[in-house]
Amino acid sequence: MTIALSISDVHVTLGHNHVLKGVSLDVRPGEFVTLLGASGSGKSTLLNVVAGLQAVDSGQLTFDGVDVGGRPPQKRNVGVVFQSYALFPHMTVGENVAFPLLAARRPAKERRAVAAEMLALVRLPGMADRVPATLSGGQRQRVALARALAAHPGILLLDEPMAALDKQLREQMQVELTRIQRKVGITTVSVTHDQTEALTMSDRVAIMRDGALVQVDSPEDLYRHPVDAYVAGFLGEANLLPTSGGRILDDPLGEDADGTAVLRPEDLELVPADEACPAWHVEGTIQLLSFQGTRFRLELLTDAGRKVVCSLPTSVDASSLVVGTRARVVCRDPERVHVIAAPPARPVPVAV
Ligand SMILES: Nc1ncnc2c1ncn2[C@@H]1O[C@H](COP(=O)(O)OP(=O)(O)OP(=O)(O)O)[C@@H](O)[C@H]1O
Repeated sequence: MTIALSISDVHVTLGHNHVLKGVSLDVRPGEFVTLLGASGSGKSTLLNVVAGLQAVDSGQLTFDGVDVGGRPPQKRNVGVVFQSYALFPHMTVGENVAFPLLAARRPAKERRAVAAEMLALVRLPGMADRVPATLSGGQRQRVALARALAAHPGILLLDEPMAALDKQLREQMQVELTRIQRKVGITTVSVTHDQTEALTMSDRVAIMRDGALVQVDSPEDLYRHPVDAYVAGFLGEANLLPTSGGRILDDPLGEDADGTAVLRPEDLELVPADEACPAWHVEGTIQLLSFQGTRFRLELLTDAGRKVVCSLPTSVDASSLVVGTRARVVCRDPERVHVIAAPPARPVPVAV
């Protein structure tokens, strides 16, 4: 299998912090991989290592099989887009886009042609003579992307490129960026805090925690088969319940538990109290029922003090779902129940 980017056992220490602890990741040509993790997990540091902006203590980095560890950023053939856009205010949009070619001493005619081509790609044709101050945030972000792509880099790096945009614009830009990335077919590594962004745009998502990669998988595999409770809770909402011998064991200490069932709220449905107990069921007292337009959100508190969240269709008869009364929910499709081998944490007492 060809590998466009290979990161192998990279360690980075900053001050007294061991920020990257042996990170390894292979990215295929044309693949879009997103680094997703909590603040401080090391995402930007890893991106900076690839860009050549951060030296490593040890480890190896190759682009298309060639070791680039010793190369400065300008010799790595990467395009980078930062959250802050970092456009040059005194230059026109066209000059900004063509800047990598100016730095490479390409002739003016070629620079103008590439700027026009890239601005057409990001759907800003005819904007070459404007200055950045006259553009909206979303337009500036497109210019930054056009500039990153102008020198036809081998790898595109995106560091929270949409964090400064409002929600609606961010969603538009996610679609737009995916379109451009697919069209250009460029290998891309992106960093984000935003789960939806990671799930929508990526071929694979790499979950980072405390300087290490916990799981790297397709968005669907991460959602359906998280390796541990951290990943399960990080991507979307998950009910984590102790299991014993293939059923839920709602015991406060979980001492006899042999694993954790990950049950997604949308996979649970109500089950009548008189129905024989299906395997993956759980019972509790209703804490909340809220109408959310297309779904009801139902929250139960189990006898052991665990919160269970269910997302129910609005076709359910909600009249019986009264706060303080009992309800039973089940996941009828065993394929939808993912069991992690380790038992969950003990429940934190919830004020009722
Ligand atoms: N110059 C430095 N000296 C010491 N520690 C540093 C330095 N720069 C970063 N760190 C630490 O390295 C860790 C990783 O930082 P990094 O910016 O890579 O995380 P991140 O996952 O990108 O976070 P965020 O999402 O907040 O940008 C953090 O704990 C940070 O405090």
